[in-house]
Amino acid sequence: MFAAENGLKGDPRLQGISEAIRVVPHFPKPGIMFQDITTLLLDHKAFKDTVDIFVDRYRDMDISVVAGVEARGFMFGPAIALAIGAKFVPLRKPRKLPGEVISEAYELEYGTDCLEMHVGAVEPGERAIVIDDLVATGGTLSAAIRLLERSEAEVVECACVIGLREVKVMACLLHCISDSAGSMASHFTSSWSRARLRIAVEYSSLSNGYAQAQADLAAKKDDG
Ligand SMILES: O=P(O)(O)OC[C@H]1O[C@H](OP(=O)(O)OP(=O)(O)O)[C@H](O)[C@@H]1O
Ligand SMILES: Nc1ncnc2[nH]cnc12
Repeated sequence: MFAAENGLKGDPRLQGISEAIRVVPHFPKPGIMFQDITTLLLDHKAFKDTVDIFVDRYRDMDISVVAGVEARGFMFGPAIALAIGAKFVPLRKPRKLPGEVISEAYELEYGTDCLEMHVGAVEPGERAIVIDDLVATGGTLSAAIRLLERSEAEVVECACVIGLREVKVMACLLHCISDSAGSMASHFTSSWSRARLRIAVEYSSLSNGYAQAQADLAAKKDDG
């Protein structure tokens, strides 16, 4: 599921990628350690290494659809799609796509949202991957999977640059309530999620301030 378990352990590219991701504490609200991939995009080597890791993985897997999640999946998905000879399908936030769409709502670490996909963008039987910058609770990826599966595509794998540690916790927690959790959670409680979630960097912030930010937050709570 994580880098150490999906063949990337020891990959010399990972440290540079991890170091290029900035952590912004308390954005967009207190307690959120925001993983900012815009600094990764400024670093040509780290950006290319990130794309290459996924291209290496998917180039010979007969993938014809790379579905990217708005907004940050759009920054990695097209480069991967071009390199592996697949089409890019944008999964967009509500009311952005002009044609007929199907929609899926989901919950976020901070709020709720909805993803939409154009009807006809994907043909039944196509093999797809979903790309995003980060997985936290897995709600966004679950909505993306549901959109593709409603169009009868086969979702081979989801790929993210960053996996927050919470995703492991969520998988464990949701496993206990999977019968009542509904479809949003079900993909991330199943063996599917463990086998088919590829993450380059487990938690980018180990080297760039997460511990300090957590300590700041704890101190603030003690004061207040
Ligand atoms: O695993 P989850 O808990 O679902 O969270 C992950 C999602 O959250 C972020 O996007 P966000 O919804 O903040 O949208 P944005 O990229 O448009 O800012 C991130 O880019 C993922 O898409
Ligand atoms: N901590 C985080 N950083 C960046 N994007 C996110 N999306 C959900 N949680 C996030």
